[in-house]
Amino acid sequence: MKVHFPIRRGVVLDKTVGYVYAVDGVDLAVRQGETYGLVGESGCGKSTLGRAMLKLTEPTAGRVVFDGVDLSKLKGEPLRTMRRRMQMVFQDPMSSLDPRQSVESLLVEGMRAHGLDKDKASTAARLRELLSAVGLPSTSLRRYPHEFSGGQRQRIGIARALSVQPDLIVADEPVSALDVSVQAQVINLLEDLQAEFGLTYLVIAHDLAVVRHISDRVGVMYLGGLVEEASSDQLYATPLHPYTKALMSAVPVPDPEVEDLRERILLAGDLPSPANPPSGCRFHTRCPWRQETLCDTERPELREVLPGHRVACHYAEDIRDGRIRAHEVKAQLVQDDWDVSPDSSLAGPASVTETLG
Ligand SMILES: Nc1ncnc2c1ncn2[C@@H]1O[C@H](COP(=O)(O)OP(=O)(O)OP(=O)(O)O)[C@@H](O)[C@H]1O
Repeated sequence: MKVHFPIRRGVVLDKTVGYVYAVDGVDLAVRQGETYGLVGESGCGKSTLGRAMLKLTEPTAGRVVFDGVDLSKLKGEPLRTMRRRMQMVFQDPMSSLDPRQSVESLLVEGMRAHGLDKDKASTAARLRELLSAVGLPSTSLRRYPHEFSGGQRQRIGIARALSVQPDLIVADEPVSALDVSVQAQVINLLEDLQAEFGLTYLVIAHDLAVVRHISDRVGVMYLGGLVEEASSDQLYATPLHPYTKALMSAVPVPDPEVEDLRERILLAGDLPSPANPPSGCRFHTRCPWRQETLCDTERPELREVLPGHRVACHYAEDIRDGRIRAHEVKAQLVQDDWDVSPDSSLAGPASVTETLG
């Protein structure tokens, strides 16, 4: 899958002067019934990939195969049916729900579009079912989005996605706009609904803790590419790609004794622009293990390094087995720039290159 957005200039934006390589060669499979977590820094292409999977964004190259059917070959009714089976839950329910529509109207809209509102009695029963499934009172139907709290609004967003009986839900940062106290409730709700309705999830999040909790498998994206993929347990226990290692090492551990002993890998510089990505391995400009020539000339394939564990690094085994050591760079620790937020998000250092051990 590739999604390149043209950068246009000129008085009527008629000249294409370059491209934003938002998704640049990602190959992944989400298995039926699982939760696949997609993580990475802001701007690495997670949302674009999720939208392209649902055909909300047209890919520049590549294809989406859902249940054995190539979506690019579908048109008309078969495409509408496929679309019904794949729904999205958005980050900010306030901006994804039309404030002028009542909850009833928001929920019926999708059902109507797909001919699922057969008669009044069964529609009313279905609405009651949906509200109960997401834990909202039946009195909610006549109310409007602004009358609800953030967590409740996200429940409406989830009910809306469920209203058309999907098989796959792409949840794009489903809890990051919510108070921490409410996040766990919504995550638990998503898990309960998965068990109840046999749903498959692709959950996009920058928060490693959320992804770890909810995912069976995790994919890590960096600058338009997938750099590592493994089962959640495996990835968190044994991250192999230098970028993933750095992300994991930035998550604070509650035990101060363990925290003191931990290796912290700090990355140099900011995320490069996806309009002008580095040559070779996209991560080489920030990688403490980079090696001459190969890393900056050849883009590594995502390859299976351990069973079910794919890594896009030329030197994954050498780094794992300690044959290549991280570059010793003069300590230049700027603590103020080290913005590891308590929610263990991917906020990173601004200008630090050092491996502390
Ligand atoms: N419609 C668009 N036109 C042009 N550029 C876009 C468009 N949508 C996204 N981009 C760019 O593509 C890159 C990837 O964006 P995307 O939103 O997919 O990243 P993300 O990892 O989901 O980040 P975030 O968590 O901040 O949403 C960014 O540089 C973004 O500015």
